[in-house]
Order: sequence, then structure tokens, then C-alpha cells
Amino acid sequence: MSAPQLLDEILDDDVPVLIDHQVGPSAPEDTAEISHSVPLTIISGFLGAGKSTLLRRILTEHHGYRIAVIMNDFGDTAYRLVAKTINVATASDPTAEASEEVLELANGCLCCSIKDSGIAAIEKLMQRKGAFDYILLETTGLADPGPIASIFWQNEDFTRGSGRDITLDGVVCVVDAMFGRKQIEEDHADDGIGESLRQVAAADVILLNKVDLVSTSELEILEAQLRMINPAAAIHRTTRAEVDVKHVVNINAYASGPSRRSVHDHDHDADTLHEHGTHYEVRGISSLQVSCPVLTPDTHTKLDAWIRSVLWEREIPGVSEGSSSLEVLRCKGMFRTTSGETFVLQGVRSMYDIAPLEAGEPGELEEGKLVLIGKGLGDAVRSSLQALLNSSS
Ligand SMILES: Nc1nc2c(ncn2[C@@H]2O[C@H](COP(=O)(O)OP(=O)(O)OP(=O)(O)O)[C@@H](O)[C@H]2O)c(=O)[nH]1
Repeated sequence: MSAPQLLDEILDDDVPVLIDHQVGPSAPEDTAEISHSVPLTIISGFLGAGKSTLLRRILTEHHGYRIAVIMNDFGDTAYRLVAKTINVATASDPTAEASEEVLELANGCLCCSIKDSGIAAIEKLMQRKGAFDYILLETTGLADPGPIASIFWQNEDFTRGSGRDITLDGVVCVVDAMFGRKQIEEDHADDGIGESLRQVAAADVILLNKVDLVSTSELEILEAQLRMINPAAAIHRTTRAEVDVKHVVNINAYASGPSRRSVHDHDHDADTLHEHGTHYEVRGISSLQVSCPVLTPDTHTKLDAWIRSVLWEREIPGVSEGSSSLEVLRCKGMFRTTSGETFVLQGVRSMYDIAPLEAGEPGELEEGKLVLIGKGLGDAVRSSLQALLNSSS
């Protein structure tokens, strides 16, 4: 089903009545003077995996958000970004109507579109701020969400301009339980990392959808593959994208560190994969996960420099030659320092941020952890990082 068709269908259906507003204001006019950042969730996923089904599920759930939807569609040669504010009736205003705004984008690439003409689209959307308090952005099954996420997160031009009131909440990837393995394995790309792998790598949450169509053993193999590619993401098995909305919306993924799976779990997944074989080594994508001790201020500074070197120069500190194959798609981490502070590392491709955990944010830390996902993350990278971290103890 195309995106506009889906929305038409949703809007034709009985419009759900929203209950309490937990985040946003109850009516646009109440909010004209109130400034608050609108969270944005990117929904990516394999072709036909169930992205629209997830979107529909979120839109019809009683969660209390008024949601603006940005989606692109294969209706014609160029992508179109369709922004609709689902101005759903509320208990206080049962007559409120859904409104629609179609924003045409000339450029065929969603990422470039948002950067260029798409800025106008976002600006237009933000002028309606107050009419919604959450944004869902559905990418096509062929899009790599990494560059799109980068635009909404840590992009100074955008975040100082029209995007200043938008906060990237998280990236959700829907994977087809039935065809997921096939899609990943057949997804050849020139640089060796196909879009489906990039989507999994960039995700904070993975919905392993259509579990009704496969056996438990097939599911376990695919889940192990996904964990191998991205050990930092939370994985939920779903049928028709039925997941508690709290696992996909308002997850605040860019404020917290990696989800807390133990290294033991990861090793187990690696064993499962070993038994069944994997193609990821061929494509060169892998993940690197290391425990992080409590860091001294000096090591903290060195870690910052290490990340810059690896992400920006593609050079592994302590290793004489740079590696053209080194490419980090996603990094995440959380660690404590001897000053008693907890820091969160967040990175999407070449952009990264290490920021102290704000008071009140979730993040009780038993053990520090750093996770890198990308290409060329072999033993040399692990040893270099380990040597740096060991210098703290
Ligand atoms: N059996 C089964 N079918 C599902 C499930 N989830 C979605 N579907 C069906 O799979 C088909 C594709 O679902 P969509 O939600 O349109 O997938 P999509 O990812 O938005 O598709 P594209 O936008 O074309 O990439 C539809 O016919 C859905 O009804 C599920 O868990 N089990």
C-alpha cells in the first residue's frame, strides 16, 4: 500500500479519540507561547517488512500524542514528502479534524531533499508547531537512515535553523522475519554494505516482524544475525507490528547509552551464527563491543581523540597505516569517570557527541560499554581501543 493510500485509509477509518496528553499541549492555541522540542522517530526497514503497518499501529494507539507524519512515496519518479498532521479528535475537542499538507520535493534522494528543498518542508511543518507534538518519518525500504538521522541530530545548520525545535528520539528498523535473511544476503552494494545492513546498523530498536510466518529456529538464526550486526539495538519480535508503543516512541535513544545486553549474550549469538554460517564477514560489516572501565580525565580526553581519529581520519591510533576500509556507521556507549559523572557517547557516521548524562535521565550504570558498528572493525581497532582504555586502570 502506498503511503498516501495508507493515510487516506487511516483518516477514513474511525478517528481514534486520544486520551490524556502526556507531552504536548491539549490545543494548538494554548501552546503558541510554549516552546518545547518535538521528538522525531525515524521508521526504516526492509521493503514490505511492515513499516506502514507499524505507522498505522502507532497512529491508532491511545498514547496521547498528536502526530505529524512525514513519508516518501514511489508515486512518481521523484520522492514526495507528505506531511500530514493527524489532528486527531481529543476528549476536549471531539470535532477536531485531520488536516493534510502535501509538500513536494524535487530531489529524488530523501536525504538531499531534506538538506535542500526539504528544509522548506520542515519549516512549513514547524510553523504548525502546536498542532502536533510528535513527528514520525517513514523512509522507503531502500533508504539508509544514517544520513537522515544525522540531519536531525548534531547538524549545526539544521538544528540552529528550522530543526532547532526537533529532537531525534530514535531510529526504528522493521525487519521481515520471513525474507529478512534473504534480503540481507542478496543485498549487494558497490561498497560492500547494502542498504538493509545499513538500516540494521543504524537502528536503536529493531522490530522483527511477521514472526507468525516462520519457525522458531529460523527466527533465532535471523535474530542472532541482527544482534551480530547491531548488538546495541533492542529487538522485539512482532506480528503485524504489535508492539507496546513505549518501545518505539519517546525512547530517548539519543540521550541514553546502548541497551544493556551482556557480552555473554553476544558471545552466545556469535556461536549460533558460527554454526549456521554468515555472510557478514564477506561484506565486511561487523560490530565491536568493549567494556569500559571508569575513566580518568586524561583517558576521557584520549578517548575523544581516538574516536575523532577513527571516525574522521579512518586512522587507528597506534597503527601506522590508515585503513581505507574503516567506516563506522554507528557508535554508542556509556561510561563513568573518576569525577563521578556518567557520560553518553552517541554517533551516526562521522558525527558524534560525548555528553554528560543529565540528572533524571535513565542510565544507571553497572559497567561501562562502548559499541562500534561498521566496516573494518577488526582486531587492530579492538587492540587500539583496549590499550587506550586499559591506560585508565
Ligand atoms: N503475515 C503477516 N503479514 C504482515 C505482517 N505485518 C505486515 N504484514 C503484511 O505485509 C504486507 C506489507 O506490509 P506494509 O506495512 O505495507 O510494509 P511496508 O514496509 O510499509 O512496505 P513498503 O512501503 O512497500 O516497503 C501487507 O500486506 C501487510 O498486511 C505480519 O506480522 N504478518
